Amino acid sequence: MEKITVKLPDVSYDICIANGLLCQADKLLCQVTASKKVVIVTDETVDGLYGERLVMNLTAAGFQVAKFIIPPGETSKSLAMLEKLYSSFLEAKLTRSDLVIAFGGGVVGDLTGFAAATYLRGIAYVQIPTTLLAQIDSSVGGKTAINLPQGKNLVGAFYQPAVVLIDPELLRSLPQRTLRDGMAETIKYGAIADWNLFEQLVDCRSREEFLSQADRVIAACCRIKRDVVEEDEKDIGRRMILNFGHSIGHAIEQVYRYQTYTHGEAVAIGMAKITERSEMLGLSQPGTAARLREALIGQGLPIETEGWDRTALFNAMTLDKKNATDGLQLVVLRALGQADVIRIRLNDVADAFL
Ligand SMILES: NC(=O)c1ccc[n+]([C@@H]2O[C@H](COP(=O)([O-])OP(=O)(O)OC[C@H]3O[C@@H](n4cnc5c(N)ncnc54)[C@H](O)[C@@H]3O)[C@@H](O)[C@H]2O)c1
Ligand SMILES: O=C(O)C(=O)C[C@@H](O)[C@H](O)[C@H](O)COP(=O)(O)O
Ligand SMILES: [Zn+2]
Repeated sequence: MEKITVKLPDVSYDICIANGLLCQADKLLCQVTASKKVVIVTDETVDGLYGERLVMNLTAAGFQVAKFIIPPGETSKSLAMLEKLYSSFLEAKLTRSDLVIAFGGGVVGDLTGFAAATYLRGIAYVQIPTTLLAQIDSSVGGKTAINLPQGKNLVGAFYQPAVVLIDPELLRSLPQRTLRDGMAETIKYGAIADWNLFEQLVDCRSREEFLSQADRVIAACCRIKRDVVEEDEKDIGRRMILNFGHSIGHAIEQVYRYQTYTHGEAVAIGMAKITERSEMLGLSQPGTAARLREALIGQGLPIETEGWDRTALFNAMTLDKKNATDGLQLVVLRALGQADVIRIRLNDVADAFL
C-alpha cells in the first residue's frame, strides 16, 4: 500500500492507495476513530455496485452502519440535499465522536464533506473516492462545497478528512465519459506542475493500459496536490493553480445548468480557451496552447462549447471565488508544467479571455 501523508498546521492525514483496499476499510477506519457508529453517504450508482461490499466489511468488524443514498449527479450538491443529509445524521443519532464516510465521486465527497464540516460544528469524515476525478483531486485537500442556484461551489468550507482510502480497482466500472472527466483533471496536473506526468503515464493507447497503471497516476497526482495544499491550505496563493481552467469551466457548468457539460469537460474547455488567449497575449510560451489542445482531444475531451455566450459566461465568472474587489485572478500557463496566477481588471476580462 502506498501512503502519502498530508501535513497541515492543525491536522495531518494519510492518503492510502492500493488495489483491493475497499476490503480493508474496517482496519483503516479503526486507526482514525474509536467509535463504532458510521453513516455512509453514497449515490445510487455506487451503492448498487459496491454498497454491499463496504457495509459487509464494516458490519463484520462490529460497526453500526447507516446509509444515506443520493441521486447521482451535480444537482445533488444542493441546499435541499444538504438538509436531508443533516436529517439522516440526526436520525442515526450521530454524535461528534462518530464518523461519516463519503463513498462516491466528487459530488458525494463535496456534499458530505460540507455536511461533516458543519453538523454539530464539525464531525470527522473519511473519503472513499470512487471516480478517477475524486481519487486524484476532490477527495484530497479539504475543499468542500455545495452549489447555489446562482453559481458553483458558492457555499463551502475547508475541512480536511481523517483519512482518504483509494482503491483504483473501483475505476473499472466507470463509464468512459466519467473516466475522461478524471483525465481532464489529470491533464490539469500535468499542465500546472509536471508535463512528463502526462506524457509518461496518462497518454496511454487504451483504457486497459491506463487502468493497469492507474495506481501510479493517482499517486503522482495526489503528491502534486499534497505539496500545493501543504503550502497554501486556504487558497490564498499558490493553491489557486489547482484552479487552472476552472474560472471559465465553472462558468460553463453554470451557464449550461450542469446539463450539457460535466465538470471535467467544462474544465477541459476552460483550460484550452484560457491558454489560447494567454498565448495570444504573449503570456505563454508559443506552442503551449496547441500541445495542450492535442492532449485534450487525444483523450476525447472537448475544447470548445457549441455556441459561446460571452455575456452569460462573463456574468458567471464574476462569482468566481478567486475574485478580488479590483479584479479577477486567473491561472495561466507560462509553459507546459509551469502555472502562474495573474490579476486582471474585471472590465478587461471579457475582451482578453472570452
Ligand atoms: N473538492 C475538490 O477539490 C474538487 C475537485 C474537483 C472536482 N470537484 C467536484 O467534483 C464533482 C465532480 O465529481 P465526479 O466527476 O466524480 O462526478 P460525480 O460524483 O457526479 O460522479 C460521476 C458519475 O459516476 C458515477 N460513479 C461514481 N463512481 C463510480 C464507479 N466506481 N463506477 C461506476 N460509476 C461510478 C456516479 O454515480 C456519477 O453518476 C463536481 O461537483 C466538482 O465541482 C471537487
Ligand atoms: O483543490 C483545489 O484547490 C481545486 O481548485 C481543485 C479543483 O479541481 C476543484 O474543482 C475545486 O472544487 C474548485 O474550487 P473552487 O474554489 O473554484 O470552487
Ligand atoms: Zn476541478
